[in-house]
Parts: sequence; structure tokens; C-alpha cells
Amino acid sequence: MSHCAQWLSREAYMPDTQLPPSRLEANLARSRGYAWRIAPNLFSSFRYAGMGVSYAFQTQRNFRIHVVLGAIAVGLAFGLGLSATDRAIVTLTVAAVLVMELLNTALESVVDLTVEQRYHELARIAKDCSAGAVLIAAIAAVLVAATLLLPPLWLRLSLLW
Ligand SMILES: Nc1ncnc2c1ncn2[C@@H]1O[C@H](COP(=O)(O)OP(=O)(O)OP(=O)(O)O)[C@@H](O)[C@H]1O
Repeated sequence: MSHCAQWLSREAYMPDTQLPPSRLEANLARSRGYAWRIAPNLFSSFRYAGMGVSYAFQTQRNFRIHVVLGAIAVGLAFGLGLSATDRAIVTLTVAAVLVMELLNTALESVVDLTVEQRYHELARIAKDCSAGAVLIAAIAAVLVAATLLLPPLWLRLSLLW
């Protein structure tokens, strides 16, 4: 077993509570040393995060669809004059779907990195569960839209006609 693997197995996976705070800090600092690159400052962290969102937008059709539908939903929530609470619910629901999409993309990448183009039952379970998480968030978003957005939208449209 390599030095790195020994260290990881002995300390990095120990529950936080088993390590004194000073030791935990030191371990975390050392573990970051294994990253290929570490963001040197806050601006770089935001830039990398933006690159992740941009990658998902360019490569994931479902993410693009959810961005467009989410923008419409948030626009309607503000345009229809929903209460502050309802606007927050719509915004958080849209964010939940987009977050799930990003995590799904991240997990798919890690699975593909691990098993490459081989079939593995655990890879299938990981990807299916990840896709299931997106599906549940999307269903919740549809229910929130039907409950909070459709009634005032319908009222507005019926006044126009
Ligand atoms: N290495 C693998 N081993 C076993 N099953 C896999 C593997 N890769 C993909 N699958 C199966 O194929 C399905 C589709 O995988 P894929 O990587 O294309 O995700 P996807 O459907 O493109 O997801 P999304 O649309 O969110 O990008 C998975 O849900 C899983 O059931």
C-alpha cells in the first residue's frame, strides 16, 4: 500500500468526531495537496464554478431545458406579483432542479472516469439514482408551478380575453 493510500485509509476517512480539531485541520490541509490544482483565491473558485455551469449548459440538453423553463417560472413569479414567500418557493424549487442536474452531470463524469466504457451494475445504480433525483426535483417543480403560478396566470389571461 502506498504512503498516500495508507494515510487515507487510516485518517482521512475517520469520522470528524474521532479527531481532535487541530489534527483535523492539519489533515484537511494535507488532503488538499492531492488535488491536481487548487483555486488560489475566491475569484478563481467562482470562475471554476462558472466553468462547471457553462459545461453543463453546453453539453446537457436537459440542463438547457431546465434553465429556460426555470427562467420563465421565476419571471412569472415576479411578473405576476406573487407574495415574497411564493416567489422564494418558486426560486428555490427552480434552483433545486438545476442543482440536481449539475450533481447528476458531476456524478456521471465520475462514474465514467471510474468504469470507463465497461458495464458495471454499481455504475448503473449510481446513474439511475442520480437521474431519479433530477426526476423527483422536476416533478416537485411542476407541482409548485401548477399550485402557485397557474391560478394567477389563468386569471391574468382571462382578464385579457
Ligand atoms: N458504465 C455503465 N454501466 C452500467 N450501466 C450504465 C453505464 N453507463 C450508463 N449506464 C446506464 O445507461 C443509462 C444512461 O446513461 P448515460 O450516461 O447516458 O446517462 P444519461 O441518460 O445521458 O443521463 P443524462 O440524460 O442526465 O445526461 C444510465 O442511467 C444507466 O442505466
